[in-house]
This record gives sequence, structure tokens and C-alpha cells, in this order.
Amino acid sequence: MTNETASSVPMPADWRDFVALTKPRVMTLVVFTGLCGLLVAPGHLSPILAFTAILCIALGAGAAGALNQWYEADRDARMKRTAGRPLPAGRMDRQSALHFGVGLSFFSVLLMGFATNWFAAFILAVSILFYVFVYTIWLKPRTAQNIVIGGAAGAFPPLIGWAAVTGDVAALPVALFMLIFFWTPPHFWALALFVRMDYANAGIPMLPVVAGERTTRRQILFYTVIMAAAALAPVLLRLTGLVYGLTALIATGIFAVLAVQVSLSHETDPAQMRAERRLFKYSVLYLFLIFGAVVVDHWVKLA
Ligand code: HEM
Ligand SMILES: CC(C)=CCC/C(C)=C/CC/C(C)=C/COP(=O)(O)OP(=O)(O)O
Repeated sequence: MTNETASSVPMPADWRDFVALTKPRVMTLVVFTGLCGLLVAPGHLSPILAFTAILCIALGAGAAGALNQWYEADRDARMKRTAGRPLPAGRMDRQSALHFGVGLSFFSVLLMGFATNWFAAFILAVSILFYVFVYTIWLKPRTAQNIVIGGAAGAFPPLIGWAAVTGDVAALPVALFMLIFFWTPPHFWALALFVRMDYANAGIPMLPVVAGERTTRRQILFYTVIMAAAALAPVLLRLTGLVYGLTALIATGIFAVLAVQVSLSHETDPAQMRAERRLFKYSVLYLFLIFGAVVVDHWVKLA
């Protein structure tokens, strides 16, 4: 079958393609940060309802990922990293992805509302809408600041997890929101440096494409400093204890060293960008570590 035939007559999609639409690897961290928000919230949610709340965060994030891929099928087709996704690869038609994404959005928000409370459902709906409309449709094709503002969508899960238990927000989940918010630029721009040709080919104005590498490296360092302040804020505000404080200090210190290495590097060949790959990989581990520490810290205080 030629490519042309493949894209005009999609092959029947199987369940694996629907799973791929939900961006499952990114979802792991979304679910983990949501779970941490839920675990440190004061109050009690039965294990079944707690599981349902986390499931709703996962399904909501998956729905957002599907709608992102529905909207971006043409752009994804022009990038090596994303060309194999179900829509650009011709394994699924856009209508199916749209129906799946819209259906899953409603299902996750309504289930969250009925199982926990409507405030948590509201924040879940806001994060889906933010990711699809503000990030994917509005900012991503228009400005290099797309991920700075649009990245907020991915910072909501700890607030949603907390709200599922309390029906409210408080200083700690807001601090965790800020931490993910300022973590997103170094997380993404480290990767954008070594896949910038992909973004250039797809015509997406990511920072390394429009402002160049030097500016991107400086911006990574700038946001790392703000992220470090956000990571230490819960300690200074006495929202967390020693376990979190020590973990945050060490883990953020390592992040800062890697970010400094990226900022000092003059490497221009993406294949040789080892410091950038290291920072990107570590950024994911960092968020797991720091959110894990928030929970352990909470348990230690309870003990
Ligand atoms: C607008 C903000 C963000 C952008 C543009 C972005 C972009 C990316 C990209 C392009 C990848 C490459 C790998 C892939 O396609 O699977 C990636 C990986 C990843 N992102 Fe992000 N990201 C953002 C925010 C977040 C947030 C908020 C989280 C979770 C809290 C997150 C979690 C992850 C994880 C866990 C991976 C690794 C997946 C793997 O194992 O390959 N990202 N990100
Ligand atoms: C709770 C909830 C509804 C959260 C949804 C938001 C969410 C999954 C945020 C993570 C951000 C993310 C995957 C960005 C990928 O950017 P991109 O879409 O530009 O990446 P791509 O180039 O791989 O498509």
C-alpha cells in the first residue's frame, strides 16, 4: 500500500492505537503527581473513590492527549518523533480520534464529579480545555512562549488530587502547581534543543527554532532558578519537613548542575548534545523524586 492510500483510507485501528492516543508515557508522571496531591491532602477518601479519582485524572489526561493528536495530525506527520502516531501513520481516521477524545473528556469529568466532588471535576475540565484550546490550538503554533503558559495544563494534577479529597485548594497543592509550572520550560527546552529540526520542519515556533540555541540555553537556566525557588518554597513556608527539605535540596542541586552544563555548552550538533539529553532525562526522574518526597515527608510527620 502506498503512503497516499495509507493516509486516505485508514487501516482499522486496534486498541493499541487508542492507548497511543492517550500519550501513556507522559501520563505516568501526570498520574503520579495527581496521586501525591491526593495522598497528602487532609481528610479521607475510601480506597475505591481514591482509585476512581486517579483513574479520572489518567482518563482526562488521555482525552487531552487524544484531542491534541486529533488537532495536530498534519503537524505530527512532519516530525520524525511523532510521524508514527496512529493518525499520521494512517492507522486511524481523525473522526475516531475526535469522538474518543470528546467522549473520554466528558466521561472523566462526570465520573470525577459524581465519585468525588464537582470542584475537582471543574479543575480537571479546566486542565483538559487549557491543554487543548490554550496550548495546542492557540499558543503552540503562534509563540515560543507556548509551553511557558500552556504548560500550566500539566501542572494541575496535584491540585486535582488534593481537591478530590478536600473539595478545596490550599497552599501546599498550589506550591506543587508552581513547581511543575516552572519545571516545564527546562524539561521541554532541553529536549527541544536536540529535536529542533523536527519543530523547524513542522513550522512550530519552539524557542530554539525562533530565538536560537544561546537564548534557549539561557532561558533553561533562568527557569531552573525560579523552579529551585519553587521547590524550596514549601520548606520556607513550613508546609513540608526534613525529608522533603533534604530531598529537594539534593535533587534540585543536581538539576541546577545539569542546567548550568547545558547553559555553558556550545554544542550545535543535535547528535552530540549529551548535556541536553541528560537534563531532559533527569527532569522526569526529578519530578518523581520530589513528589515522592512530599508523600514520604507527610507519612513521616503522621507517624
Ligand atoms: C507544555 C508542556 C510540555 C511539553 C511541550 C512536553 C513535551 C514533551 C515531549 C515532546 C516529550 C518527548 C517524549 C514523548 O513524546 O513521549 C516529553 C516527555 C515526557 N514528558 Fe513532557 N512536556 C510538557 C510537560 C510535561 C508535564 C507537565 C509532565 C508531567 C508532569 C510531563 C511528563 C513527561 C514525561 C514523563 C516524559 C517522558 C516520556 C518517556 O518516557 O518518553 N511533561 N515531554
Ligand atoms: C490532567 C490533565 C487533563 C492533564 C493534561 C495535560 C497534559 C497531559 C500535559 C502534559 C503536557 C504535554 C504532554 C505536553 C506535550 O506537548 P505536545 O503536545 O506539544 O507534545 P507532542 O509534540 O509530543 O505532541
